[in-house]
This record gives sequence, C-alpha cells and structure tokens, in this order.
Amino acid sequence: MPGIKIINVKVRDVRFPTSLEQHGSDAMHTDPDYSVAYVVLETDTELKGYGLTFTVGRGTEIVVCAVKALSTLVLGKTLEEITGDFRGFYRLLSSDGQMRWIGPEKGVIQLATAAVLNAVWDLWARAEGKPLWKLLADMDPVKLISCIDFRYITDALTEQEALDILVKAKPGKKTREEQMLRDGYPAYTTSCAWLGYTDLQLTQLCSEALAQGWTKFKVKVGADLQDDIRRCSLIRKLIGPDNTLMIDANQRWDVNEAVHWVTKLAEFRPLWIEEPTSPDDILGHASISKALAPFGIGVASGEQCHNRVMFKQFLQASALQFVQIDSCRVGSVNENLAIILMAAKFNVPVCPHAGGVGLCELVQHLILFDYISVSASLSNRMCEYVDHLHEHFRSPTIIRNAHYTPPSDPGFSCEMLEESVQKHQFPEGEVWRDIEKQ
Ligand SMILES: C[C@H](O)[C@@H](O)[C@@H](O)[C@H](O)C(=O)O
Ligand SMILES: [Mg+2]
Repeated sequence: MPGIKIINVKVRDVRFPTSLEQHGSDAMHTDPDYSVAYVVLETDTELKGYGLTFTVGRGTEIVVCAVKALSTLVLGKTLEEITGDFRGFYRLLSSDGQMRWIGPEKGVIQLATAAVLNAVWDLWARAEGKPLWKLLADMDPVKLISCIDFRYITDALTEQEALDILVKAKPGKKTREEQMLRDGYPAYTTSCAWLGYTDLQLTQLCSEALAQGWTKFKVKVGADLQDDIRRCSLIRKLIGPDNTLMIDANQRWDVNEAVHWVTKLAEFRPLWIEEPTSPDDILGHASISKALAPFGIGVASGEQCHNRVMFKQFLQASALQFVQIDSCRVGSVNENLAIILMAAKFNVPVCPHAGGVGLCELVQHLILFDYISVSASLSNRMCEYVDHLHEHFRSPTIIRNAHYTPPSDPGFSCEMLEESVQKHQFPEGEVWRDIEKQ
C-alpha cells in the first residue's frame, strides 16, 4: 500500500436516456435521464479507484466541473497518507478554505466530494483485496471511527458513543456475516410503479415481480390524488394484504397538503410516505410524522438530505421513522458511517435509497456493514432495488429471491464497462449522437 500514489483524476459525464421510456419518473422529476459523474483515480501502480455520483441528466456537466476543482486536493496523495488520516482528508475536501464557500457540504460540491471519496474507498478496498462491506466489517472500530468527521454532531453522538455502539455489536458479527452470505439482505422494488407508467405496465411488472419472489413494493405518488387512489388500489389488490407497500411523493407537497393527501391513501396501508415535502424542512417532517402516526404510516427521507448535520436534526426532532442513506448525496462512506451510527443511537432503521444508475451497486455495501457491525437487526429494514442499467457495471448487483447477495469482487462495485462509458458519454457518445439525429 505505501507505493500507491494517485497521479491522475479522470472524470466523465455519462448519461442514459431513461426518460424516453419514463423509467425513474416521479412527481417532481418527470423526465430523468439517469446519469453519473464518473471518476477514475489512476495511480502509479496497476490499481485504479472507481467512483461516481448520481444525477438525472442536465447539470451533470457542473458536477464534473466540481470534481475537477477538487482533484487538485487529491493529486499526488498516496493511499497510505489518505487512509492514515481519513478524517483529515475528508476535511481537506469538505472544508477547503475557498471551495467550502460553494457548499458547505451541500449541493454540487457535496455530490462531487461523494464521487471522489467513493473512488478513494474503492481504491482502498481493492488494495486490501476485499469488497468494501468486508473491509468495513473487518476494520478495527477505532480505525473506523477515525474516518468520521464528528464536527457538528457531537451533541447527538460523541466518538465514545459511536465506539460503544460498534463494540456492543461485536458479538454475533461472524454469524450475521455468514447469514448475509447465505441469505442476502432483504430488498424492495421500485421498478413496477414509476409515475409515468400506465396501469397496464404497472399490472404486468407487478405480476412479474410477484412471480420472482418480491414482497415489498414502492409506488410513486403525488401528482394527482385520483390517479394515486386508483394506482395504489390496483397495486394493493395485486400484491394482497400481507405484502408491503410504500409510497413516494418526491417532495411534491406542502406540509398540510401532505397530511391531507396521505390520509386519503391510508386505506392502502403504506408502511411509509417518502419525501412528502421539502427535504430541508425538518419541522415539517416532524409535523407530518406526528399527524400520520395514528394511521401507522411512517415518514422516510434521505435521498436529498445533504449531510450528517441535517440527519442529526431529523433524528433529534423525531421527524423520520426511516433513514434513507444515499451513497452519492453525502460525503461518501465517511459521512454515511456517521449517519448509520446516529440512526443506531436514535434507534431508527436505515433503509437505503438505491436505484438510479450505480446506487444499488454502491449502497449494498453500506447496508451490509450496518447489519453486520451496527444494527444487528432486520426488523423494519430493507434496501431499495431498481432493475435498470446494471449491465453497464463490471460487478453488477446480484439479487436472489428479492435479497441482495453480498458482492465478492474487491472494491466498491461501481466500475463501469469502458464500452458503456464511451457509448453514453454526453454529448459525444454514440447513443447521444443518434438521439440528436432523430
Ligand atoms: C428521479 C429518481 O428516479 C427518483 O424518483 C428515485 O430516486 C426515487 O425517489 C426513489 O426513491 O427511488
Ligand atoms: Mg424516493
């Protein structure tokens, strides 16, 4: 490891025209083209680190630009220097005296930080010859804690408390790891009910998913109440009373509107309403949580929650009943470790956001770590799965019987096939040139 020095940071804008078929559509993102700012860290050895952050099309070029700005902080560093003081390196990126002005720790610069740090973690895991979840699960708790920046969260979680959580979960780790390798981690699907899908599509996809063994389904809502009632009723009938239904409004409503709307959908017994309102409205989420508790409906959020400080307040305010970590929205593994440990302290289940392109590949590692080393529980826990674009990855996710199979290849699973990258590079890739001609 001492010899591995980062000598080049390559970043590319890669987009998939998913909007053509309404894949990924919701009440706010009506035409998403699943995209990534794709980072490759080249080193002075054979090893490379691959990382990405997820976007939905236009604007990816801005994230690419932000990655380029951050790359000056990475170039010339050795992996040993970085991992020897990962907290310091995290701060270097997130608190650079000039660049922090365009954050701090939020928005485009935070997405760029995620892409770069995801690539560093990938490089570290590859250097150790382990999949990332295993690197984390095997890591000494003191070392693991040393990767986290506790600034701004010590009023909710101190280093000592974080360490205690990890130490307390040590017994049974081996058994849980074996269980994961045998059975996998439970997943739910969002692939059946994007907002732009017709009822016919919804019925077909849902029936297929049931036949494949899926038992938990998420439906997009929020644009039109009558449509939502019809679609939720259809899905509830298809999946029966015992399977699980979740609904997702992608920030469409005001607070009172959210309560009113979801109350109308309560008869379909959703487990949660996801992103009912602005992702920044902590007190609004708290009000919605309180109003919906009598119906047995929880509030879930996190895919656009931009840092640990926001998660801290959501937890302190009892504003969330499900914490949806995202592998690309916050500062990579470092910040997600802080969020996972805070969720454990507040006893709120982590149910990661995935899907998009590459998000399933990445976040499976984090939720496996959560189960093996932190929460030790599967109660009310599941990881999102969306069945798009996995064929573009060197080590795609493997789903068996609606469970994520722990990845075995070294790294963080987000290396893309070079051919796919070239074809989908925006705007010069073949796929985009063809679309332009039409
Ligand atoms: C634009 C995207 O597809 C979102 O709709 C998606 O990430 C969604 O919120 C989800 O929870 O999967
Ligand atoms: Mg969502």
